[in-house]
Amino acid sequence: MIEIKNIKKSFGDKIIIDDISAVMEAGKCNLIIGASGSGKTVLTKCMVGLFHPDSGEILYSGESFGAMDDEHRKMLRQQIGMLFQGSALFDSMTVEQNVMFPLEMFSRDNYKTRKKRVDEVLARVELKDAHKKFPAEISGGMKKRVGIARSIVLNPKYLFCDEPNSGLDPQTSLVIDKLIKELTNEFNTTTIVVTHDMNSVMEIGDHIVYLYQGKKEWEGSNKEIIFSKSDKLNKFIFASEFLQDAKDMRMLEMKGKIDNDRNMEDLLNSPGSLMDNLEK
Ligand SMILES: Nc1ncnc2c1ncn2[C@@H]1O[C@H](COP(=O)(O)OP(=O)(O)OP(=O)(O)O)[C@@H](O)[C@H]1O
Repeated sequence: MIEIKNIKKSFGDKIIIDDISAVMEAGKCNLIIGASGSGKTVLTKCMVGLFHPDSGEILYSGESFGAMDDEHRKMLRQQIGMLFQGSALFDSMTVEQNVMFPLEMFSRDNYKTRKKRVDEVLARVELKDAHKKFPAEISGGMKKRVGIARSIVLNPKYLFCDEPNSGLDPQTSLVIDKLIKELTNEFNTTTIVVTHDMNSVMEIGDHIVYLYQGKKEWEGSNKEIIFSKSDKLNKFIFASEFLQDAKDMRMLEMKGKIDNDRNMEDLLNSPGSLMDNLEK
């Protein structure tokens, strides 16, 4: 679990992150969403130590990132996997060499063990036959899978994914989302996904933090998001008439699910908002 506590960050006199607190839960896909310029990347960079917040704390499993000594911080960094926008593969290396790279940097295992681990993760992302190919020879979706394989090869406790669906068609995006979700559940990873993609929000958003102009405007799950009373959030997620129609359909579908799902009892019993919204 990662706790973000009262993080503030300014550049010059411009406040970019304005007192944000939130929790990124273990074994869950935690999504950070918001319009362009709302501060998603800056907040994420504060979380992984690429920016120093002006105030506030980031706690990894209860330990303050800012207060760690260098050795401890180095160890933590090895538990963080990163899937970069555009996959960021090394063009001159084969798929296998790309995935091997973090092991060569950080692992003391011999070549045979490293190779076995590379084979394992490539099989896990369903790329058994791509070892010797170069990035230029594979599709965008495959590159993403290689990026995912590389980000999980060290078995990270925390996985950061920056716009994992950028540049992918909707069907491939779904496959990638499903893979991220499965890996998160399988290894109890604390996964953080920065995204604009509303499909991802609905498909994998176990926990969603919505930023608006550097502040946290809303936090909740994909089951709750369509019932949000935040006008700012509603404008963001239902930006078109088409999506508004989809929202209405989704609400009906949710109602069916809620009626059939005992786990949703709490939601049904919570102060009127759910039914109020369903009847609108
Ligand atoms: N190094 C920096 N120096 C000065 N300003 C910065 C720096 N990095 C980001 N900013 C500013 O912080 C604000 C938030 O940027 P950020 O990249 O976090 O937005 P974002 O929500 O990730 O947007 P996008 O969805 O377009 O990636 C922007 O106004 C940006 O110009």
